Amino acid sequence: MAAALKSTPSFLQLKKPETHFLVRHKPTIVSTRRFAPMASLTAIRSLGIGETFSNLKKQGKVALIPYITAGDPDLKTTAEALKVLDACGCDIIELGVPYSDPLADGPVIQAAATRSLARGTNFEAITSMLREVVPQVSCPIALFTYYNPILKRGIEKFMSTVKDIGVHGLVVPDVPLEETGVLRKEAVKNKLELVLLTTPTTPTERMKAIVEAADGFVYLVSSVGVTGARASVSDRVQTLLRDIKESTTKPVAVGFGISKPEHVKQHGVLMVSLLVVPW
Ligand SMILES: O=P(O)(O)OC[C@@H](O)[C@@H](O)c1c[nH]c2ccccc12
Repeated sequence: MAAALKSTPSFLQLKKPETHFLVRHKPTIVSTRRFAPMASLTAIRSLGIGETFSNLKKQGKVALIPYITAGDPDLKTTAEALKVLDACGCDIIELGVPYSDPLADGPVIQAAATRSLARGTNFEAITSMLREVVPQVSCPIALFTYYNPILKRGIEKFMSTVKDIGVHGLVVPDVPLEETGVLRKEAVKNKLELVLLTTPTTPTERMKAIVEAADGFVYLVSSVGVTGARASVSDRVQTLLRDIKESTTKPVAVGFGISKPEHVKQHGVLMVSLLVVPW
């Protein structure tokens, strides 16, 4: 991970420590940074996730990777939010598929998923939205989903659908390493980068196997527990990062509770959750 930090985009405003960053832009920006002027809205497959990290590393920058839940408050706003995040300088966007039993999520993302599902958001509607929006954004999108929605559709069908809409990668937090083989096979077939997660309680040998199998980047979960802002991020992250770095040259991003600039200064890595507030 590169040492220098990208400046925090001005649209990220910290509200309260226990809440998430808010997007306060009127969501109408459609411009892109890396493909201007845009000739047409036909699908331009932007750089992949791993490639994006390599580019940033060359520039001495770290990646800003926001997470938002699809369909909260509605898919129209999600579509606009994706364009705004892209235009404002995010490097990769993690888009969450709402799920009824989000076991790794804390109250904020749980509530976002509940609101989204209550509005009738489903996978088909998310894919239709993405089909239209992905060609308009230049940064890669990693789709975050629990394993069950993938199994429900069938791994092969799910992967080919996701690839067809131009998504670049997948984050599946509840798939155990032992079961990633089949997912990975289909992901590779569809040129999708399967990000794998390691946590503070992962034994070293297992961490090494996870790191070895991970694609795009290695997701280091900063702390035990569920997602959500915390006052501080554990000092153990430094040691965990060092251990991972000793095992791989793959990019590493830290997530869970990264909600303040100090967290980033502390660890030089950045994955944040955003709550999208409609204008
Ligand atoms: O504490 P936060 O900032 O909400 O961090 C998780 C978030 O960035 C995203 O990666 C995420 C949302 N839900 C998850 C569940 C498991 C792992 C990761 C996630």
